[in-house]
Amino acid sequence: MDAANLSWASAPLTRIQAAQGRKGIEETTHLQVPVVDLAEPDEVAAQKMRSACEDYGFLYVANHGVSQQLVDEQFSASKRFFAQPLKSKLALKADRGNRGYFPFGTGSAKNPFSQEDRKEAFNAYGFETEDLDQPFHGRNKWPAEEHVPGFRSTMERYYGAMHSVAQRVLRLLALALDLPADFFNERFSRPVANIRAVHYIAGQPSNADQGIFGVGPHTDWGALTILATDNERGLQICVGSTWIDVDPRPGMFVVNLGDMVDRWTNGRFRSTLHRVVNTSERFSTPFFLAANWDAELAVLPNCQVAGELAEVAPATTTCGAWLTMRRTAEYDKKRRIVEEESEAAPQLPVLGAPQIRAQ
Ligand SMILES: O=C(O)CCC(=O)C(=O)O
Ligand SMILES: [Fe+2]
Repeated sequence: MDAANLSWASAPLTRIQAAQGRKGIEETTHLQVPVVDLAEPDEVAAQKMRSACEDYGFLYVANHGVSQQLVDEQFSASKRFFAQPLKSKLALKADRGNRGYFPFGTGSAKNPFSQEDRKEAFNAYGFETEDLDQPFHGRNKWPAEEHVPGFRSTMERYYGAMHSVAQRVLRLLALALDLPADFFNERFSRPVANIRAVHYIAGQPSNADQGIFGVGPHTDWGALTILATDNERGLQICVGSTWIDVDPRPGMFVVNLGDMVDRWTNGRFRSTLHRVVNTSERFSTPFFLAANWDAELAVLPNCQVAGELAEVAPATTTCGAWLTMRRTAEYDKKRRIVEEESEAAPQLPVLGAPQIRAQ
């Protein structure tokens, strides 16, 4: 891994560090992220998508076509999964493939500036391979049907529904960037995509002052995330110098952009820092969509600024290399990154510098 790649890998951490050091960052406001109605004509929806992506990197989607019944069935399946004895869940413990069960308090914290995330989770991907050595590859780890009846089939149906919503969002994203509507089809033909059922455990509330979160401040690694939550609040996003609540809205999903879109658009469409500050038990299910493993992450031609090099990113890398780098940097080598950041401190922007883009 060369120096340019490393600096890109640590860029989100630098943003997090800046946010942590910024005075007034804990203040929250009741600004609302915009709603994009997916049933509106392409031009209307794409226009709204464009401003939401430029201003927030987060939006709600309404009229997404997924039945409330399927969303409810999915949450009920998720609750039945987590209600199993710990021993049964540990038999499915996730490994290098990032598939299966992530116990409470084990290495899920997404940045070195907060404690371990206060949650347990289950991951299943939309593709399986015999290759168990590559990160993110391998076979899903489903519980036996007799242990959690209907869990696998419900989650697979839900994955299918999320994948369809994602196709509509990708089409609007392309139009919002003045690109052909099918622009993203090829680079998402074999996506690295997964459902993640998350359980924020009762009796383990967050405490932002102590760096205790359901999920610590982070950006998502992929291209976009479609999030369903139960009725509990907790999700917050960092806009300018403020944390904004993104509360559940009946019949809608939250959609946010990940690092890949930020990269393709040279930061025009944002991968926004967010966190979960939960006060009680909470369930959520994000669907994470990254591009094909070998898709390139070079800045799109119409997002390059003449005479200007892309922010901190290398000229090109691939989706698989990026995911591997983020995983290595943030899960396995957390301490090394902290050391590198502090060694490099004199060259880093001062805390509070506009690493989190202002409104
Ligand atoms: O549970 C939530 O509301 C968001 C979770 C999240 O941001 C993540 O898992 O990346
Ligand atoms: Fe996230």
